[in-house]
Amino acid sequence: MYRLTIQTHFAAAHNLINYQGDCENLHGHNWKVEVQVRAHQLDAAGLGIDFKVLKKEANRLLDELDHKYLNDLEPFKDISPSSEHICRFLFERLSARLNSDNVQVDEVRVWESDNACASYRLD
Ligand SMILES: Nc1nc2c(c(=O)[nH]1)N=C([C@H](O)[C@H](O)COP(=O)(O)OP(=O)(O)OP(=O)(O)O)CN2
Ligand SMILES: [Zn+2]
Repeated sequence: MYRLTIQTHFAAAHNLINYQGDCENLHGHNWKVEVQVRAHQLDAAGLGIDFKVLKKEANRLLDELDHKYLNDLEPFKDISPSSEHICRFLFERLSARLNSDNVQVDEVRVWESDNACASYRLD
């Protein structure tokens, strides 16, 4: 089994809901996103899946969030746009796009700052 990871990023505004503290107020982050996949077999070029494909699919999805107010977007209409909910949303959407017999999305990590990260995976 091979594990491959790409990093990308997006910038957006949000405010946590049902939260008491300064994060209930409008503010923004430059989120770093890590997408990790498992690959069972390698192709003739020795790749589980091309990093370019992973980055392209991740960035296509992140374009929906980039420079947006997350609370206004459909996935976060009824749930707080916390890093936990963001990484679960990304995991589910990327799994639908990328999963195949050979490749499965393993984990998505979302870094809200240099020292705070949430991740989501199926156990
Ligand atoms: N488990 C989570 N905790 C918090 C989340 C989250 O998504 N999951 N989000 C926030 C807020 O978004 C907030 O913007 C982050 O606050 P904080 O960690 O305090 O960020 P700072 O940059 O202010 O960190 P300092 O190290 O204190 O400067 C809060 N919690
Ligand atoms: Zn925040």
